[in-house]
Amino acid sequence: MAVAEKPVISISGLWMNYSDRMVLRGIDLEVYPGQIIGYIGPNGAGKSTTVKIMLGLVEGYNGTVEIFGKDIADGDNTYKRRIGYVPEVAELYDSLTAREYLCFIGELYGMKRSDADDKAKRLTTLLGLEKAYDMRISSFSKGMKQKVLLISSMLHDPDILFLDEPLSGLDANSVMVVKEIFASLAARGKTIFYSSHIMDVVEKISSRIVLIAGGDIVADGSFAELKDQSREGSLEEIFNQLTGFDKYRDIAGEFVTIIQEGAADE
Ligand SMILES: Nc1ncnc2c1ncn2[C@@H]1O[C@H](COP(=O)(O)OP(=O)(O)OP(=O)(O)O)[C@@H](O)[C@H]1O
Repeated sequence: MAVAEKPVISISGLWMNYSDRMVLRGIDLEVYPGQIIGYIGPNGAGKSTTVKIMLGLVEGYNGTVEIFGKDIADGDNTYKRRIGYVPEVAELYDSLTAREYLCFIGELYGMKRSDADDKAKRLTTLLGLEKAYDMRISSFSKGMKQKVLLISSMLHDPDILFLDEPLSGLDANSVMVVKEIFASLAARGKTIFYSSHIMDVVEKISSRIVLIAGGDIVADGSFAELKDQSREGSLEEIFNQLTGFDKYRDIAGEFVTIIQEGAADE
């Protein structure tokens, strides 16, 4: 990392609570151009909350969040034109065709409709959706919808991409293509900030892994660095160790016992 390089994301002292529940307890994080950040943590740890704060979708936090060097609380929303987002739960307009949806999103990002259409058509073709381009999204499979979402997040060539489970529903071949796209974008100085629960993917594609638990960052580094620190072999094991989780066998055993209770009486 060049010394003079400025962070594209700078979070300091970020606290967030929902009524009586404190979710984030003073997160500090600087992210630099070209990094692929795997943002991981247990269910309910606050990953989506952190991302939604950066996107300006959640208010009421304490602390400072700067994107491209500007405090997002200043009210200047122009930074949103330079970011792309794939949410955890997709809100696709099912009654639109892929063409209509992608042109609509392109226009929201300030693109000319004809440019958005041309780019979207070529990108969908590359991901194997050429025949589906003029079909309604309601008829798409989960993986096809995910491809449309991925394209919609990148159509305007954003500088930061935020993604929640980006490879969800994709077949093995598409996973390889998308992983390669991320690596190539990062090599061009784009920043990828994504959440996933699939540890072997996070292990392979992240240049930096940030783990939150209990409202704070409990690990931050490359996979090799985390591995050295924890002496564990896989990211799954490091995750279990750092989140203090060693009861999976007990829980699974008890779960199966309960399932069998009624059946045993019959
Ligand atoms: N709008 C909301 N109102 C109240 N509580 C919320 C709201 N959104 C999130 N929370 C709570 O904040 C906590 C963090 O949620 P968040 O969705 O950020 O977790 P996450 O790390 O993304 O989880 P997951 O891995 O399950 O997607 C959870 O306890 C959740 O119930």
